[in-house]
Amino acid sequence: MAMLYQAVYRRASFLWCRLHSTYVRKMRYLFELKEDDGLCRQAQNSGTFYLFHNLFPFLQKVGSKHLAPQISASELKRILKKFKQNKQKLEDSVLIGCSDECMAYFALDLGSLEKMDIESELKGSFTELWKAFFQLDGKDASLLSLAQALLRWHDTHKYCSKTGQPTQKNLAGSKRVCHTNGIIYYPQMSPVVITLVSDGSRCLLARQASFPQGMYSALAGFCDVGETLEETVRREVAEEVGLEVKSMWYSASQHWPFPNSSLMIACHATVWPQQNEIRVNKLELEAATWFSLEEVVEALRREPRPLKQEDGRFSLWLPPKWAIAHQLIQEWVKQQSNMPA
Ligand SMILES: NC(=O)c1ccc[n+]([C@@H]2O[C@H](COP(=O)([O-])OP(=O)(O)OC[C@H]3O[C@@H](n4cnc5c(N)ncnc54)[C@H](O)[C@@H]3O)[C@@H](O)[C@H]2O)c1
Ligand SMILES: [Mg+2]
Repeated sequence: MAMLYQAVYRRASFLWCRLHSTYVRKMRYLFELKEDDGLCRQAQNSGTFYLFHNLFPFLQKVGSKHLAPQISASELKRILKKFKQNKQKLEDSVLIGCSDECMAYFALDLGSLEKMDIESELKGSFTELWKAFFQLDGKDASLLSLAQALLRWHDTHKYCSKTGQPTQKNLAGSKRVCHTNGIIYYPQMSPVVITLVSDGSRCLLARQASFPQGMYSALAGFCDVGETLEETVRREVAEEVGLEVKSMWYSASQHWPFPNSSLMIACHATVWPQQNEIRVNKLELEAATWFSLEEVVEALRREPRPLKQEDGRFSLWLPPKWAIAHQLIQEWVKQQSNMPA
């Protein structure tokens, strides 16, 4: 009876899907995969996989670019067999999206296998995500960000924090359950505000000592418990560069995999031009400086990598195109260019 019901349900879903837009169809399909382990198991057997090794994504280098190859389920089963792994391992994967044709994408960490063996079998390498970020295109970067964040969350939430008992993931990996007391754990994200401060004619960019040489970005900071986004913007700007925000407005948001899983909420802010003297908090930042429109426009044209000048200093360069910091900077340039002289 249950099988008949499932077959009827799938047929109805299929017909329903054909009547709706690609986007709606994809979202409904992903929802079903998260809710229905049986359907998700089927999808795992016909979907494609992004591979990781201890959270390093598998990448192939084509020229100066890095690509994240999608490995078919049949190819993955062949590899697992070759390395004497049970094909059940597919079920350790997490769902990260699907194509327009509703072919599911999964991510799987093969950390239990010998890294170099897989690399030579698949002709590529497991690379630290942040190192590859500047060479990946936006679609690969956002899929790998989501995949790494989800895999990391599962790896660190194997036990219930109340009972200490093991938790079990659903097939799609959208939650974990402690079967002793029924507690459901969902993947977590920390809200972070990222703010591009302007004094009317210049914008404020900062760098942490851990950034690559010459790279500057907008100010970022985690939201504290109990804060509104507006309060976080005001506090972070005051804490990090000693300035008082005059006005602010929301721009956009983006998932970010570092340090764990963050929701970057991007805002523009202004400060009073008469009160724009920066006092850098050296515990948080290495440097923070006002940059003119010309300096920023020139930096946007540069390759996103360290470039040493004749005087030994590094030229200003900015986060990659698809990073929300880059988008804030582009917006500011556009606003400035539209301002009356
Ligand atoms: N996507 C982008 O364009 C972009 C640009 C800049 C920064 N970022 C990201 O923003 C994030 C936050 O920036 P930041 O480091 O300046 O933040 P921050 O100024 O709040 O300082 C970090 C410190 O905050 C504390 N903290 C509070 N809550 C935390 C939590 N939930 N997780 C981790 N640490 C917490 C820790 O002590 C940590 O050392 C970074 O992970 C960075 O990668 C993204
Ligand atoms: Mg900060």
